[in-house]
Amino acid sequence: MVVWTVANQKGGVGKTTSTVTIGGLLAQRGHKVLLVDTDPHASLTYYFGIDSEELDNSVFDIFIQGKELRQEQIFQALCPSTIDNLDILPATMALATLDRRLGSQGGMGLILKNALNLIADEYDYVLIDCPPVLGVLMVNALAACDRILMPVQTEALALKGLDRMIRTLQLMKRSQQKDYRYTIIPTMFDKRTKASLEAYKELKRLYSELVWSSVIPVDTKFRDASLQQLPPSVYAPKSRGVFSYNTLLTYLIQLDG
Ligand SMILES: Nc1ncnc2c1ncn2[C@@H]1O[C@H](COP(=O)(O)OP(=O)(O)OP(=O)(O)O)[C@@H](O)[C@H]1O
Repeated sequence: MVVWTVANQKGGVGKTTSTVTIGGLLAQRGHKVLLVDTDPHASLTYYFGIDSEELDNSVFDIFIQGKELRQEQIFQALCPSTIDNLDILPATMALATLDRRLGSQGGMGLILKNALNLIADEYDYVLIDCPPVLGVLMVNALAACDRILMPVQTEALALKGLDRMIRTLQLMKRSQQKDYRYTIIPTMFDKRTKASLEAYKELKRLYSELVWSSVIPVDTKFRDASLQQLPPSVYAPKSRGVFSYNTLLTYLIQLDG
């Protein structure tokens, strides 16, 4: 099982879109895929038409169970999506209270990693959609993954958010003793604008080979797909945005298997 966490401390950069699109593509390639929503805003959960306020079990219960967690409790929280091979571990707003509840307890950073280990035989790939805030949830999502996928909107302000995220990883590397591997994904690239071109050049200058060598273009089909509650790869398989994510996915599989 390969685990990828999609993270950036800036909001609106394409985290949920990347999670859903890559997840959809993997499922369509025949892999068993789990998408985990760790954002209290539950955007990924709502993306698939799951009403997070109606849920009896969710990621929240997994964190509350902590060390006592059993495999069947995870199965109870899983929701199938409308797509074959694609399941969702949904979020609820209660996740926003976790920092207060768990913040000071030892070992709380490995709850999600341990939970995924319990279901490692069930899935080929797990993608974790992270909140844009550094807290218990992000620490867990980072600890659980083999690679961090960092979508960055190709505009000047977004690069500042990336800088914050990378400094966070450097701090965590020391406290968690984990060498995080990450790939920066330039998103919402608009080749007609100077802002996009400049931002891409700056990304390459600052982070060189850590930046994926291509870009995800601006594509209105992503918004349309979310309105239809379908992964873009299902809603608009021939769109240029999906084409780019497919190329990215092939590259990531080469890196991590
Ligand atoms: N390549 C793209 N082209 C056009 N629109 C896009 C693209 N990627 C994402 N979007 C749109 O931008 C908006 C923000 O994207 P998304 O929700 O994926 O960001 P996010 O980083 O998950 O945000 P948050 O931190 O608030 O959860 C959405 O409306 C989405 O449809």
